Amino acid sequence: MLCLSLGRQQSAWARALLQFQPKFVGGKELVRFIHLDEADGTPYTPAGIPPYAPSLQPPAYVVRKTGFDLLKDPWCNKGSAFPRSERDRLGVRGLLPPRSLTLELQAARFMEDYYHPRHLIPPEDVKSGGVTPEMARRWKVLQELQDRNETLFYRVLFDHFTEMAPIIYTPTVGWVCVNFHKLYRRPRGMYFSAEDRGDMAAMVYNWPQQDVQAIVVTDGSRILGLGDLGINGLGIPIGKLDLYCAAAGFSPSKVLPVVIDVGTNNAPLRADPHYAGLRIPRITGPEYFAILDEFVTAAMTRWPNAVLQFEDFSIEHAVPLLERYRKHHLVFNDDIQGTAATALAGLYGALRVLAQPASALGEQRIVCVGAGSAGMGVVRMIAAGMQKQGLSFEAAASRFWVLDYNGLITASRPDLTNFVKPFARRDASHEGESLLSVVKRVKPTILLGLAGAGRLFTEQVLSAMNEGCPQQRPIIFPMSNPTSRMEATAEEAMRCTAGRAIYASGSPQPAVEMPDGRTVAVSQANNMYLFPGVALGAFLGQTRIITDRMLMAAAEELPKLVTQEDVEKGLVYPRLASIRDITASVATAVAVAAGEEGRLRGRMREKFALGPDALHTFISRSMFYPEYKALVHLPRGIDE
Ligand SMILES: O=C([O-])CC(=O)C(=O)O
Ligand SMILES: [Mg+2]
Repeated sequence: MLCLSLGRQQSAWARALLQFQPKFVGGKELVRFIHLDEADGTPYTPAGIPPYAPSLQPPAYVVRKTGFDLLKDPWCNKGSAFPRSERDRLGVRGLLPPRSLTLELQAARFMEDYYHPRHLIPPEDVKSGGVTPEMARRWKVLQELQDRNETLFYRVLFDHFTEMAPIIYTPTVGWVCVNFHKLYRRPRGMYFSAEDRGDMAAMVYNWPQQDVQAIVVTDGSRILGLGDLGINGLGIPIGKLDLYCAAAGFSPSKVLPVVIDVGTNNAPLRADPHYAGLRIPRITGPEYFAILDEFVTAAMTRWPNAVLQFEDFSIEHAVPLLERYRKHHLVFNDDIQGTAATALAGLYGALRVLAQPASALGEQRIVCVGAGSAGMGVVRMIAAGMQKQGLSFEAAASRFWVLDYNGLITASRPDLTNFVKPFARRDASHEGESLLSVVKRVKPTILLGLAGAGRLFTEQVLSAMNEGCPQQRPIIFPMSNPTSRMEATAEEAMRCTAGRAIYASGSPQPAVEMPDGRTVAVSQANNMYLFPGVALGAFLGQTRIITDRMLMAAAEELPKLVTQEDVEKGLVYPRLASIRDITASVATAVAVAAGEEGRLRGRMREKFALGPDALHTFISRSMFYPEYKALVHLPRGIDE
């Protein structure tokens, strides 16, 4: 109701009226008085003490729950609208996105979804055949299931892994991250922001689980090939940990997805009223490292046995962070190390398809487009593989041509980091050369795409690859994710190479029907083949750190798991349907390598002494399988 009162006399009258009329009911304003000056009708604020308007509704509710229990109770839950003071009072700090939204914003977001269900809005990826509205709808259905019954969710995922991996993980997870601030429904995982400095050691205790075995953390700075998505990037750790549970048999109650909020340089996202991360440009420099140090110390103090996976950090932080922690903690960077080991495994698989020995790796000419964390990690790992085949580091480095958005990288560049420098070409006259020109000149046998910049492998580039490899089938791995960012689709690669390419892409692609009626098989070169097994082997073995040798063992194990029948079809990775067996074998190889380095502890050390089979059996039997267990209620006072 709106009351207009004209003149000073009426103001007094209006105040008197308020004594009898509650002004607010349930926090909603019922009556609003606007006072207008008698002479000119302009609004003014009446002098004096504002009226007292007792509400018939209580101003507060008493709750007995705290933490997650409170957030799961629909009666007291406020979602992302809990104010800061309440988050501290009720033990939910860190369980919600950092910025407090309002009920009005939440209502507006709901109405948007009510009229235009998000899954019906064509995702950005749809044109490239990546994420369709139907995939987005299925993600939503699975998400709702995960929120109400994790055992059933994992059983379904377990039984339909090949079909559902692209829904809960790449590429659909890319669409989820882009829209995370609009899709946000229930709390999952933890948020640590720049404003939490000094409090993180306490905040970790808001997480309800004492036994956390695996943590995946991102700062959202380079989400797949989609760039800076701020706290929306939390979708990636969630998807990765879904795979930890489905593929590696970690228990869903013992994994923790985390996002670190140090701001975002994505200006449109920052300005979006629904975005619930800090609305500041990214913090960098010493302050950034201080925030990360505080988080790592807090997490490793409460959960000293957990394996910590770094995911989708942009290169300027990914490399120094890995170097900072890898000598002290059970950590690895999936993009630098997981993707790299996966790529090397795929190349060994491709050599099997070509009926060449592993030693032929050192004879390849490799063009890699993308010099970020994934690109340089891959290049370094393949070079390490070549060294194992007997090449010197210099000889191995000379087999690579690395390009970034400025073209071919040569030693003449003034700003080369130590990570890139050894792979810069010596000949400055080729500085900045285009991809097409490099491919025509160098005639590479292997073309890798890790730039996250879309279809860089044009028809001309693909045709030049084909022409440059008359003797052996060209190996083409467009590894960027999601589908919209991959360098070439399978169809494009096969069309331009007359079906000769040995093709593997980061995001899934269908087999290709050739005009002559042949069907050419393609593979998926995604780190999901390796990170679950690396984490499982390292966690069960409590190896304290994750070494290059352990990662190399994982890369060498994977191609052995491709059946001869699949090799003959041109596949370079094993079938996803057997992901649990793959993970168990990778974890065993990791554990054997750790055992040889004297790093295994506990039961795994005993099993190592008995041989790889005993290790494999122990690892397989340690995996969580989704089935209902008897539930026991412990009354207060009885210890577990
Ligand atoms: O998440 C994936 O599908 C693979 C990956 O780590 C990336 O692209 O950053
Ligand atoms: Mg990644």
